[in-house]
Amino acid sequence: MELVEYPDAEMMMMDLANILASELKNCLLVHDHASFAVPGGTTPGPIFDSLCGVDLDWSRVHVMLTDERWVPETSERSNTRLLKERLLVDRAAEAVYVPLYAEAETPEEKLPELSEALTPELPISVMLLGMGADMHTASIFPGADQLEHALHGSDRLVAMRAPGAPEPRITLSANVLKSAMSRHLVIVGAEKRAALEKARHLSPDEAPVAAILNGTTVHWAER
Ligand SMILES: O=C(O)[C@H](O)[C@@H](O)[C@H](O)[C@H](O)COP(=O)(O)O
Repeated sequence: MELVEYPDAEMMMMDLANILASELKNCLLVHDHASFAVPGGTTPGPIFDSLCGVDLDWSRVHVMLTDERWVPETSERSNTRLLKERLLVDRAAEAVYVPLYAEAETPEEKLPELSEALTPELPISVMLLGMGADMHTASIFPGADQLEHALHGSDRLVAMRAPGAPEPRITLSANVLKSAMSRHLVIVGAEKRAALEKARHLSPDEAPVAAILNGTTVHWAER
């Protein structure tokens, strides 16, 4: 794991947007398309705001979430909504969106079709992840009902419920996250930094983020 510390979060978000954009551009030099996976939650919005205006061939970028909360797009908690409002706008409106949500009561009902649609996107070219203070990443939560499956199974996509998550989740498995060609994790604040340090000494079963730290660049700013 490589840790990059920034003087402030605003600078970090702009730098990260540039890093991600140049990785996508490099990927497009040698491949037909680049797959780009990003988290939801409260942290990545400013990165999306910078990235969406970048001049690159967005029509060849396939954008997906690392995980989704099983709520309709009209919900404030929908990561799909965040993506559509903050990333898939401006120049990035040309990007191809690969959904991780479809209308249904439970994620299990849509798992086969959503998983199938991921086939041409793997391995992920460029990936950004977030992390919770409880050491979850994507929606691989400590104590989740499908934790073992998400960490050690061969499925690409896993539906799960966890004490720390108010609604059912769907998440890329650790297997898929680890196979991404380029991996970045973005965290803000002292609490998450302490959680990261703790996770480095724990097993993924206790600290799911530990599963992806090897080979990942972590970007951190205190505030
Ligand atoms: O849907 C989600 O919640 C995310 O994709 C999740 O993995 C997120 O990255 C972390 O929970 C951090 O969330 P914050 O950025 O809101 O702290």
